[in-house]
Amino acid sequence: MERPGRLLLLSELRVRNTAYDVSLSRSLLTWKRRISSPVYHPFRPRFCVPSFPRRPDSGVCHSVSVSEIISVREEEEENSSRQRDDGSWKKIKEREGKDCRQAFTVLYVERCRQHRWRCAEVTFTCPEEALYQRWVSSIREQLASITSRPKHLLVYINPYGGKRQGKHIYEQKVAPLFAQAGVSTHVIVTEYANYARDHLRTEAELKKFDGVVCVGGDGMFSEIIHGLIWRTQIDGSVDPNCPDQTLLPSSLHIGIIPAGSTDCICFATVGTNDPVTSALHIIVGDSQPMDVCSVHHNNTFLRYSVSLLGYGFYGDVLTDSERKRWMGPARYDLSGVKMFLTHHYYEGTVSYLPARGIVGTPRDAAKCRSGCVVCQHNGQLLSKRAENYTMDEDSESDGEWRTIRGKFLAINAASMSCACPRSPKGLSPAAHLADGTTDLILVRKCSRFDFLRHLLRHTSKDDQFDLTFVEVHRVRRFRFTPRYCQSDSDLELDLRENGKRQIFSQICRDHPACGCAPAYSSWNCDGEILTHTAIDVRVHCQLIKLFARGIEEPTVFEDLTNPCAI
Ligand SMILES: CCCCCCCCCCCCC/C=C/[C@@H](O)[C@H](COP(=O)(O)O)NC(=O)CCCCC
Ligand SMILES: Nc1ncnc2c1ncn2[C@@H]1O[C@H](COP(=O)(O)OP(=O)(O)O)[C@@H](O)[C@H]1O
Ligand SMILES: [Ca+2]
Repeated sequence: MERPGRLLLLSELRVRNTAYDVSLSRSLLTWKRRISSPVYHPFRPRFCVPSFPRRPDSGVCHSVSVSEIISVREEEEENSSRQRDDGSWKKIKEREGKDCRQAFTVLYVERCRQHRWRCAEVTFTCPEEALYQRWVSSIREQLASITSRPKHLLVYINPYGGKRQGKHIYEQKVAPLFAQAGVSTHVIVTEYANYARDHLRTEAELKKFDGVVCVGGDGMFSEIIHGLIWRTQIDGSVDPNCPDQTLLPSSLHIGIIPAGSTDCICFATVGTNDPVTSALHIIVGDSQPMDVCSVHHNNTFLRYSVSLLGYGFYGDVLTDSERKRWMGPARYDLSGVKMFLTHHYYEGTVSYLPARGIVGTPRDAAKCRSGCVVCQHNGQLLSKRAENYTMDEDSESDGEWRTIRGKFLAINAASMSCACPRSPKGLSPAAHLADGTTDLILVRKCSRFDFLRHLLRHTSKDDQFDLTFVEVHRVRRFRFTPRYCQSDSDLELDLRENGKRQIFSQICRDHPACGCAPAYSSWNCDGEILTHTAIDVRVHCQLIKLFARGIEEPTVFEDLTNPCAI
C-alpha cells in the first residue's frame, strides 16, 4: 500500500453519524473510525463512554489513493449535521442568506472481483463550514494536479457491434461517470464501417482532445488505431507504406469501452470486459503502452494489428462467422465448431526473425501484469537500438532469419496474450503487451483429436504449446508465403525435399472438382479479414498508449478488507 507522506489535512469528521479521523496527504485519503474505549467508572457500576480526547483504536480504516479519487461532490443542506458543544452532533437548520453546507461526498475507485472496478462513495460531515471548505478545495487541488487525467474526449460508438448495445451501454453506464468526473465529451455514433477511421484520418480536430474512446469490439478499436496511426505518420511525413520505416507514436491515449463480440483487447489490457471498469480507468488517466504490428504486402501497407494475426483456423472461423453476423457473438462458437470439423490445413513458408537480447520467452510461467518489468526492460532496449538505427538494424541485433516450410492447421501471431472470456489465459499466456515482440505459434497438420486437445488447453491450466505438432517462437518480424504463391525456385526446393507426391497434391488442389482442401486461407487481423495471404509483419514497440494499466495482481490486503471482493 502507498505511504501517506506529509499530511495536508487531519480532522475529526463524521461518516454516517460516526466519528472518524480523516487525513489527506498528496497520495492518500484515509478515514479511520474512532471507537470509544469503554473505561470503568468507580462510582457507577457500569462502563461509560469517555469524552474528548478519545483514544482511536485499531478500528476500521479505509484508504484511497488520491490518484483513484473520481471527484468530490458538495452535498445539499439536508445532509449536514453539526457538533454540539457537548460533543454530540445534531442536524443544522438552514441559515438565512448564508451558504452553510457542511457535507461532501468523495467518489472513488473500489476494486471488486475479477479485476472489476466500481465507483464507491463516502460522505463526510464537517463540524463547521470553514473546515468543510478547506476539505473540498484541498481534495480538488490534489485532483487538479494530476496532469495525466483526460478533460476532453472524442468518443466513437459502433451501434452495431456485439449485441448492438453500444449506444445503450455508453449512455447508461459510461456518460454519467464522465459527467461526475468533469470529463467533457464529443460523441459520434458511427454511420457505417470505417466511419471512425476516416473521420480520424482527415477531419477530427485532434488538438482539442486528450484522448479517443471507442465503444465497440476489437474491430472498432482497430478502426481507431488505423485512423490515429495513419494521421500521425502523414502529419510527421513518415511513409506508412515502407515496412522498414520507424513509425511515429501517437500522442493521444485510446480508451476502450467494451461492447463487442470478443473484446479481447480490452480483456487482455484490463483483465475484464466491463464498461464501468474501463470508464474508470479512462477517468483516472491510466496509461498502458502497447505494441503494434504493421502488415505489408509487396511494400504496400495492408493493416495494423495489436492482438491476433491468424491464418488457417482463426482466419476461416472469421470468414465463416461474418456471414452469420445476425447471430451476434454466438456466431464465433458456431463457426468455430464448423471449422474444427472441416479440419483444413494449408501449405506455405514462414520466415521469422527471432527476438534476441530481450527478456522473456513464450513458455514463461510469469505473465505480463501491471507495471511489467519485462515490457519496461525490452522497451528501453529496443528504443536504444532504434536510436542507432540502420536499415539492416533487425538482422544485426536480432540474428538471422529462419525459415519453416510445412502444412499448418493454424499460424497465429499473438502480440499480447489475447485473453478473452472464451479463453481467460489466451492464445499465448506469457505474451507481453509492450515488449516489442509477437509470439508466432505454428500448429502443424495433425489429427482432429490432437487439434481438439490443443484447442481445449486454451481453456484449462494445461500448456497448449506442450504438444509435438505445436511450436512457438518470440519474434520481431515474420513473413508468410502460401505455397501457391511461392517462387519457382522455392517450389523446386519443395519438390526436391518432398518428391513426386507434392506434384500430384498440387494438381489436385488446383482442381475444384476433387473436393479436396482449399489452397489458401485468409488472415484474421484483430477480427478483420485481410485481402492478401502473402504478408510481411513487423512489430513496432510501444507505438500506442491505452487508458489502461495492464492486469493487476490482486493483493491480499484488498481481498481481506474489501467486502465487494468477497
Ligand atoms: C473446443 C473448444 C475451443 C476453445 C478455443 C478457445 C480459443 C479461443 C481463443 C480466442 C482468441 C481470440 C483472439 C481475438 C480475436 C478478436 O480480435 C476477434 C474479433 O473480435 P471482435 O471484433 O470483438 O468480434 N475475434 C475472433 O476472431 C473470434 C475468434 C473465436 C474463435 C473461436
Ligand atoms: N455504423 C456501423 N455500421 C456497420 N458497421 C460498422 C459501423 N461502425 C463500425 N462498424 C464495423 O463493424 C465491425 C465490427 O465492429 P466491432 O465493434 O468490432 O463489433 P464485433 O465485436 O461484434 O465484431 C467493424 O468492422 C467495424 O468497422
Ligand atoms: Ca508484445
